[in-house]
Amino acid sequence: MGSEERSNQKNECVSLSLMREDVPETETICVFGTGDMGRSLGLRLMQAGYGVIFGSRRPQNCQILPSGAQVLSHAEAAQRSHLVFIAVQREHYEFLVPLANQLKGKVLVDLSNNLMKNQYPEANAEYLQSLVPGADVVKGFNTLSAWALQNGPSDANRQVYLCGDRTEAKQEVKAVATKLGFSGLDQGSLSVSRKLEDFPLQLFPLWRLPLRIALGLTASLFFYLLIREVLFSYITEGKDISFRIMVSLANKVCPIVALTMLALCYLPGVFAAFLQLYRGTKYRCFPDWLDRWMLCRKQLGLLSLGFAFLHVLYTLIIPIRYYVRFSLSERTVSQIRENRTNVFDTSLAWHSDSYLAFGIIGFGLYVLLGITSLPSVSDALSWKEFSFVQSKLGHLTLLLCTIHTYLYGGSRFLRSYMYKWYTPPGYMLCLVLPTVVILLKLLLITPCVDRTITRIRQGWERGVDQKNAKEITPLML
Ligand SMILES: NC(=O)C1=CN([C@@H]2O[C@H](COP(=O)(O)OP(=O)(O)OC[C@H]3O[C@@H](n4cnc5c(N)ncnc54)[C@H](OP(=O)(O)O)[C@@H]3O)[C@@H](O)[C@H]2O)C=CC1
Ligand SMILES: [Cu+2]
Repeated sequence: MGSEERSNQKNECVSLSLMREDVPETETICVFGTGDMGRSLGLRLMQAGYGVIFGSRRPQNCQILPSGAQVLSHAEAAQRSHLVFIAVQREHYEFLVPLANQLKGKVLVDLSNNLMKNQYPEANAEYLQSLVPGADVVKGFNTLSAWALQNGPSDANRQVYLCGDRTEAKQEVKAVATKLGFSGLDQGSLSVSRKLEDFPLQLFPLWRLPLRIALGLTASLFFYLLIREVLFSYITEGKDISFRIMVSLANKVCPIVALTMLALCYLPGVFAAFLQLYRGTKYRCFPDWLDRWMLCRKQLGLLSLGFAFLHVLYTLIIPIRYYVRFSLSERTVSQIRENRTNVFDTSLAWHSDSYLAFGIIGFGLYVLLGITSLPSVSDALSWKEFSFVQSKLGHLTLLLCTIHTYLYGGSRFLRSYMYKWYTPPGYMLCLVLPTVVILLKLLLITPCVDRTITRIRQGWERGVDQKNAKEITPLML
């Protein structure tokens, strides 16, 4: 180590040198670029105990750097570390060409991202490698924001993806990531870097599938109900009831989509449990499609809550609708004219009130589920509390909303006029999936099945135990 470096290290603040006790003095890392990313990375590296040397175009003019860090020219800084983070936008990479000699044999970490896909013909990291062929380029850390780097890892961004052509170089970068509290995941050679660069450009990746499902269900149900209700009336009775599209039809589509999506939230969990039962172990990966489905359950649930909320709003405005007010007064007037009176039907009152009560309690629990899925709330819950709310209350919500729908339908399914053009009414369609999920879940919580699944989740494996049992029996004899 040169005398200049030693004297510089003396200047570093006491707290940093204390934190750096467990790190060998030689572990100095160079960061090119003193912008947002460079500064945040530098600060985090220093907090983790590394010495940081910034390489800048104007080393004299950098005032807002983390205290204790040195700033040198690029050429000087490059000579002081084996590892160089390039925190500079790709369009300026050409400044590295004259530094090719100093960077020979070094590991260069490319942090860069682009503004859009296919912005450049080749990936930034590959471009960097072509400019400095004597160095080993590793792509990584680009999925983190400067803010995330400064504040350290959270559950959402604990993983840092890396790729590069030389294993030793990747291991070096991975070790730094580990020290910063992240876990580095090797994704392969440098040719994967375009994929890593595209990653932060994805908008709401976990919302895509649930949004597609919601849109698909809404569109197909809308047309189904349009044909069944509006078109049927028009063609068979010559009646134009197209005004119903605005509220009546919407208030049929919303609850159907809501209940179907709520069932879709709990279906993958049931599939997973049956798969584990069938395989007799929890140590085998789920198929890709099931993994992806499980990952977007929260989004499915929140979208479903949105549709349920719309259903509530549409239902609340029923009494102020012109059509409803008109029909009511019309009926009353004709009753008076014909001098007819209706007898109060207690069983009908019970039926209608229970249908509404199940809906209200179901919706209340639905909202509770939505609230507890917010990160700020779920962070305040223990794992046990969270799983109680999301699993037990979640299934109860599904059950209550399904009962609400069964009560809505009542005995109507027995009447032939409900099957217009031989098609079942919408409420019947939406009962299929929730009923299947509830029945399968009931099967899973029967004591004998539940016992097996609990054992599997505690690490018991069917084949392994049988083998052990065979080995143990003769010894015990
Ligand atoms: N900001 C963020 O949250 C994230 C940024 N990144 C990536 O990190 C890199 C840096 O981003 P960020 O810090 O935000 O960018 P900034 O624009 O804030 O800073 C870039 C730094 O590059 C240096 N620089 C600018 N022009 C040139 C040039 N012509 N030649 C040499 N060096 C130059 C400057 O440092 P100096 O004046 O000291 O030379 C400047 O401060 C980018 O590639 C970006 O894609 C990746 C993930 C997140
Ligand atoms: Cu309802």
